[in-house]
Amino acid sequence: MAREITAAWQADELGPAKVVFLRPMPHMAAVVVVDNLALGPAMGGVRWSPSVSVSEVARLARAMTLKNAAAGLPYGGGKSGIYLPPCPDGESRYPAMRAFARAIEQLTDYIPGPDMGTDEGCMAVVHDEIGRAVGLPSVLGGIPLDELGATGYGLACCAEALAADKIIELDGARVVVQGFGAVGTHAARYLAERGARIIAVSDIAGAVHQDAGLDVEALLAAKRAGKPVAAFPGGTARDRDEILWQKCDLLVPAAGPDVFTAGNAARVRAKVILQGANIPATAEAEHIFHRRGVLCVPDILANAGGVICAAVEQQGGNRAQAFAAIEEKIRANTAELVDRLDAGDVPPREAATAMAMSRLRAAGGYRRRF
Ligand SMILES: NC(=O)c1ccc[n+]([C@@H]2O[C@H](COP(=O)([O-])OP(=O)(O)OC[C@H]3O[C@@H](n4cnc5c(N)ncnc54)[C@H](O)[C@@H]3O)[C@@H](O)[C@H]2O)c1
Repeated sequence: MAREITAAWQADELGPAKVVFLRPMPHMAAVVVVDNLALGPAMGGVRWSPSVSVSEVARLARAMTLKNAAAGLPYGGGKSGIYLPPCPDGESRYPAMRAFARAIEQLTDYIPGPDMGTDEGCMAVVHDEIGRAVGLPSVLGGIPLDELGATGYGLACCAEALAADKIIELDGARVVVQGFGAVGTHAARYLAERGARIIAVSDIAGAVHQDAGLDVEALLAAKRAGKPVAAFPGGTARDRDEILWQKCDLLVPAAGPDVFTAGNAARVRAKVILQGANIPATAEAEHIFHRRGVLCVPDILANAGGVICAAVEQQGGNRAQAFAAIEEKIRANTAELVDRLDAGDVPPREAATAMAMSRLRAAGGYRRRF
């Protein structure tokens, strides 16, 4: 890991403020990146994966700095990674999560939340240990953002704002969703509720396609019964990554990072990409999309629903307030992005980053340390 720090990324004017390596238990390594604290304590998820790297955590922490700023939240950006094999059974993760919580107890400027491989239950045990975590189960006063689909709802609000600006027609829009977890399932559900046709969906094991539109509720029921999407009888099974190159109006990557690269971005035949996942495309891929006229709404705007929900929870708000805040902030930010793109030939990432940076600089002006 140490070798990668010097090789893969460098500090810049924004951060990181801290990179902390932890060994919470024997055979368990973790890293926390507190990227920037100009707006407040760093809020960001805990990613549990055997393949997460320090540079990935650092890039995700930066994405959180920009995302929280773009959403107008009083939080800085951070992220953490736990290097362990996947642990599918919820409660069997809890001893490791408790050890992780104790290891970050003194890192009081980092507020953990759920991310890939962790969930509300994991955050409940972290909160039990150190009194600090967001994305808690409702029984503890939390707003269960994954269960309710806060991020998927935000993606649908983003699509609605694009439809209001006549960039897409949502009614009958052909939608492809990569990844059918907390983000992908709810994105599919909320988009289908708005008249879109979900024509293809994938999970780690495969994909399913149905040109007339998949029955999303039936697909969700099959998922709840433990079935992979490729086994869904209401469509045709496809190779997992084949659906990424499917012609469609909206493509929602909602799985891992760096799916789209310089090597494959030209194969995408979507009109619009909504980044449900964090950093699903490399910078080169995003430039290719821009050159080809594919509008790619960056993660820091499109998938902010989860952290907006977490922020409302942290401030004692309820579910209705969280969903109202998601709708208001994501629709306004999407409209501002479109205005900025109309005003000049800048790539969407640049425009979205400029929106976040203006808020970060304004906040930094009030802080002694920035
Ligand atoms: N949960 C949130 O609220 C939230 C908020 C913002 C961003 N994100 C980002 O969204 C992404 C997904 O998060 P999640 O919470 O839905 O995770 P999750 O673990 O609930 O679901 C991930 C899904 O992706 C599938 N998957 C994994 N690799 C795949 C591949 N190569 N091809 C197709 N499917 C694949 C898995 O089978 C699973 O269905 C991550 O990048 C995460 O950082 C999540």
